[in-house]
Amino acid sequence: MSDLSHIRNFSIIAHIDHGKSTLADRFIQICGGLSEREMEAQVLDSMDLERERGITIKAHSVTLHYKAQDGKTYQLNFIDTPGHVDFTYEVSRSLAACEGALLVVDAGQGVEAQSVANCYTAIEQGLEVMPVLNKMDLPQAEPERVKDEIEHIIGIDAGDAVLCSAKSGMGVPDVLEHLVRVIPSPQGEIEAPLQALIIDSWFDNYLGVVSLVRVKHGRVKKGDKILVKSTGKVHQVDSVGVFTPKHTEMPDLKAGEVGFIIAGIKDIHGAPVGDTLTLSSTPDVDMLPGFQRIKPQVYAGLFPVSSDDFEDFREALQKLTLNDAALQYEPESSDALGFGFRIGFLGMLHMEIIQERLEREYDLDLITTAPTVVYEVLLKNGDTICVDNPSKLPDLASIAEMREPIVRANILVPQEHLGNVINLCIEKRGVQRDMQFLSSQVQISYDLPMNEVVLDFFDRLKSVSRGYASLDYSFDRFQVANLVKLDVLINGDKVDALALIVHRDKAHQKGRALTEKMKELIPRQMFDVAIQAAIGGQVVARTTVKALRKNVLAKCYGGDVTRKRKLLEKQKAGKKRMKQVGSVEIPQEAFLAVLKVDS
Ligand SMILES: Nc1nc2c(ncn2[C@@H]2O[C@H](COP(=O)(O)OP(=O)(O)OP(=O)(O)O)[C@@H](O)[C@H]2O)c(=O)[nH]1
Repeated sequence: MSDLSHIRNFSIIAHIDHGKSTLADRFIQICGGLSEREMEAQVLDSMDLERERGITIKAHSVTLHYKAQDGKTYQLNFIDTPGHVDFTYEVSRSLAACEGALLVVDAGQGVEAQSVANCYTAIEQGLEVMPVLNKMDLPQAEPERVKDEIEHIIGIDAGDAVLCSAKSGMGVPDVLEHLVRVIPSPQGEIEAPLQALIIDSWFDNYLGVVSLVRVKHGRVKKGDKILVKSTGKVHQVDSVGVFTPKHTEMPDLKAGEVGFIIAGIKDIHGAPVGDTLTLSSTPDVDMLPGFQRIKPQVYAGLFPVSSDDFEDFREALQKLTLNDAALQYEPESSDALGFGFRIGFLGMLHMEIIQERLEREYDLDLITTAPTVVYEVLLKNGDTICVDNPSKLPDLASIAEMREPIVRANILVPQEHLGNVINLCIEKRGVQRDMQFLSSQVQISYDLPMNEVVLDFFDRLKSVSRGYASLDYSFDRFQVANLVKLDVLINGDKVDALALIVHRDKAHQKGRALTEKMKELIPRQMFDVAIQAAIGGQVVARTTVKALRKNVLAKCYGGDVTRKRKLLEKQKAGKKRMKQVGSVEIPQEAFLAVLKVDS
């Protein structure tokens, strides 16, 4: 057996804002991975957007050397995990590279649903979970209550949870000492044939595809010929190394270690996440268990405001998928919006991030249609089809049955907000499955239609619980439901990009709320604009945007040209994200009006 007793591979499981990045930065500081100046920015969240939103998305790793009190120097490989529910799948793949996980809980807030779900994944994967209570410097810290919660909700012993403050540094050395004691070292044979798991792959403009791997057995070095098991392709290794967190080349990577491999692979599909690498001389090495394939949960149409931008848009999407295996798209054409793409996302946050990157990094002006989940439709001819676009729903006469996706949602909420949360779940057509009272929180589980959850449930949950409730959910099944298509007509013309699939019981109410909202969002034009909502041929709601009475330019008493120009420019800027549909200009917000109505 090779001696791997000095290696510790671990992840941190933490709810957003409980202090994972701050704690990781402290580890780097204690182990001397970076200079003071380099420490200034939180180093693990490397994308600008992530930093702005303060959330961690991409899994990265950091290798540190820690001299422990027993005199031994340990190699710590910390694999980062994202904190948001949209990116849960990335957590399980980070955990697959580890023997242990730190469960970091804000000692003032307590356990949150998402951490519970991630802890279960860690425990199922056989990891040692070590509780850490952070933010002990805050007066509202209640370590005993939070320990109690960890034991009751997650079911692990929290008796010797380490208390620390990542912010002040207090207790952080204890976390490292504890970690090397309780997290097991990896098992593996350095002399065996190479077997390495791809945890993540991303495209770097200078280096090409970089893959983060966990070497299970054997070793890999520059010049080796590696075989990607699933593609059967052989590539020559250009370099291997670790992140300290700086990109640092190493002579080799050995069993038990985590690091990067660069091997002249052109796109991320050539090094799929979850795949196994070996040497071309040992092609019979077994595949390691991979990961679940990532399936988009939400679909929306994205269309360039100016049709001249279509090719740029296509190129931008191609580039984005180089780095985001979860992003899926196909061309879509709409009568109202022209040519665009139907894009599948992991959730609303993923959608917002992609939209922002397209607009910011690729300078595109896009119109996004209302997001929708995927429905299963049984046709009268016996075929079952999946519908991810309401305007593509077949004629009602040919449909035998419609089925909607149902999620199982777990919610943790302090008792005083329980009533509000239950009311919200009922409003969202939820069916209660379980409820348990714990010392300070209540754990409830609901079956909810996915379309009610993905759009605004999380925000509503936060607002009815004053920010205290937390949520985790996952797809459970398709279930028959009484669904209808709600069409929106502008001045009598059906606008395909505005169609929605809704529950029949809510269709009237939704139609009314939607037309009211759109009336606020569609600017007044030179003529009356009628907005109607209809089911089949029947109009269920109607509003009118009254015509403008005055020309704006009338204000510019003839002579003042600069003022006139300014006004026109202002109008132009305001128009930027509008789309001409028939004779009416519709702003981006109106396409997303459904996200703004409470029903
Ligand atoms: N008072 C106090 N604040 C802390 C402590 N640790 C972190 N914070 C603050 O809590 C906020 C969130 O910390 P982060 O480290 O960014 O949280 P995170 O869990 O990494 O968040 P994600 O990257 O979104 O997953 C920041 O404003 C930190 O300064 C602590 O020990 N005490």
